[in-house]
Amino acid sequence: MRTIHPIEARSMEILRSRVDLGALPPLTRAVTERVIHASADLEYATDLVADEACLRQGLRALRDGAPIVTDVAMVAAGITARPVICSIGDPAVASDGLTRSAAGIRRSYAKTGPGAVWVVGNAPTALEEIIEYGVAPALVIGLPVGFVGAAESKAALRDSGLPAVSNVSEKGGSAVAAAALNALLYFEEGAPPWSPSPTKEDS
Ligand SMILES: C/C1=C2N=C(/C=C3N=C(/C(C)=C4\N[C@@](C)([C@@H]5N=C1[C@](C)(CCC(=O)O)[C@H]5CC(=O)O)[C@@](C)(CC(=O)O)[C@@H]4CCC(=O)O)[C@@](C)(CC(=O)O)[C@@H]\3CCC(=O)O)C(C)(C)[C@@H]/2CCC(=O)O
Repeated sequence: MRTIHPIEARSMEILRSRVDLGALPPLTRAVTERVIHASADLEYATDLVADEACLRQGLRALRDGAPIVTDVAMVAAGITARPVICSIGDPAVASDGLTRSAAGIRRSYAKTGPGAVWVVGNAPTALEEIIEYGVAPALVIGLPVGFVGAAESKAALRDSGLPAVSNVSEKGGSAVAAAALNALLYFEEGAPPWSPSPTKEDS
């Protein structure tokens, strides 16, 4: 069981006093709350596009040991509970006219094959590559940020029919994408997300 710092538990109390997501299904709620927690941005309550069945498929894959792949090292740095593959820094990543982020996707797929959970928090071109390269993902968390191509790449992800979490606006980012993945890694069946850890006084 994960130890929850009192500051994190307090953050959750504040979040829930500002926005009530109790009507959402459990995994959708856990992901949405954790994204809001990481960004202090309540607009994600309506901006995020998640599907409970897709999240359930992603959770099952993670629990079965599916590899986790990220577009950039910043997203990887935010995922501490499991090893992560990120190929952007591999010397063998040749650009071939692609961005390094997109080339890294091809390199990562060569390492993982199908069935991985892909997490994109920075590069729209990486998300486009995931859609077009045919990586057969268990889940794509597609939350790149920016004014050039971010919203469009997320719309393309939704149109692709791949199992996905995305958001509609230009917002996103490495911290937010890592948070969405962490929500799945931390999820406990039947436990309200962010229940404070028992203290010594409780035991
Ligand atoms: C267009 C790019 C954008 N990058 C943004 C924001 C941030 N990027 C940071 C860093 C350190 C990196 N960005 C690269 C991924 C680099 N960024 C790009 C590219 C030029 C193209 C990506 C795309 O359009 O799909 C991309 C270069 C590439 O060849 O892929 C990075 C690889 C650059 C590099 O160092 O070579 C590098 C990531 C390294 C790593 O993690 O391994 C920032 C930290 C820069 C900063 O603000 O100081 C920041 C991180 C934001 C975050 O939350 O992740 C944008 C604004 C997202 C922008 C994409 C869209 C746009 O509107 O321009």
